[in-house]
Amino acid sequence: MTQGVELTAEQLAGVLERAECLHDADAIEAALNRLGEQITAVMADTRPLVLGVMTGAIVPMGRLLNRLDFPLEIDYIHATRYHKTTTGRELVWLARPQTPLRDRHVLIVDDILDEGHTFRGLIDECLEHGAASVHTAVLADKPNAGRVPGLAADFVGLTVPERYVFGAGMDYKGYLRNVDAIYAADPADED
Ligand SMILES: O=P(O)(O)OC[C@H]1O[C@H](OP(=O)(O)OP(=O)(O)O)[C@H](O)[C@@H]1O
Ligand SMILES: Nc1nc2[nH]cnc2c(=O)[nH]1
Repeated sequence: MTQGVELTAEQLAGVLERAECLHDADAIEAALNRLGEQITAVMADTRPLVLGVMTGAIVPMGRLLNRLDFPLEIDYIHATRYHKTTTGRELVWLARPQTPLRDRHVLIVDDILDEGHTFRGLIDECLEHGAASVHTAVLADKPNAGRVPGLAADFVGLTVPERYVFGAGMDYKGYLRNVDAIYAADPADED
């Protein structure tokens, strides 16, 4: 389960200071605008069920929902495989969606797509429960050789390199999700 990571405010300030800013607040705003337009074009007539993947989806999903001006429902899934660390392990389910999925058009929203095991598990779960269709949206896509074969998000805000990133919903060991930019951690801070 969740690893306890004790970090002081001074240590976190150091992580932020050493990190490299990849996408600033304006770039995130523009990416969310694009995502909103693209999702609207495809899903506006489907009365979708929008599922946020806790915890990282909180920030991008809230901001994205303001840009979706059509009927939709909101629910959440809590699944995690990083457990406040910087290395992915097995997918652990903490909460499944309570809204019936049968015949629903589902939009799964997350902060980042990395190796893709999280999305693979969530998409399969939605389809097993009878969803009519499943689309995926991420603020940040991190293409990498370890990606689950054939897996790609339908809607992508920004691309990030193969480094450990945080901000805009993404955590650094449980912290810094509330930073309004996307940073790559200094390699020395990755462990
Ligand atoms: O594509 P993958 O390699 O599966 O990784 C992507 C997942 O990793 C992060 O979640 P995490 O498990 O860290 O939980 P969190 O949402 O609480 O940060 C992120 O929010 C995605 O859900
Ligand atoms: N915060 C964060 N979570 C992730 N989950 C998968 N990759 C990442 C990453 O680079 N940063």
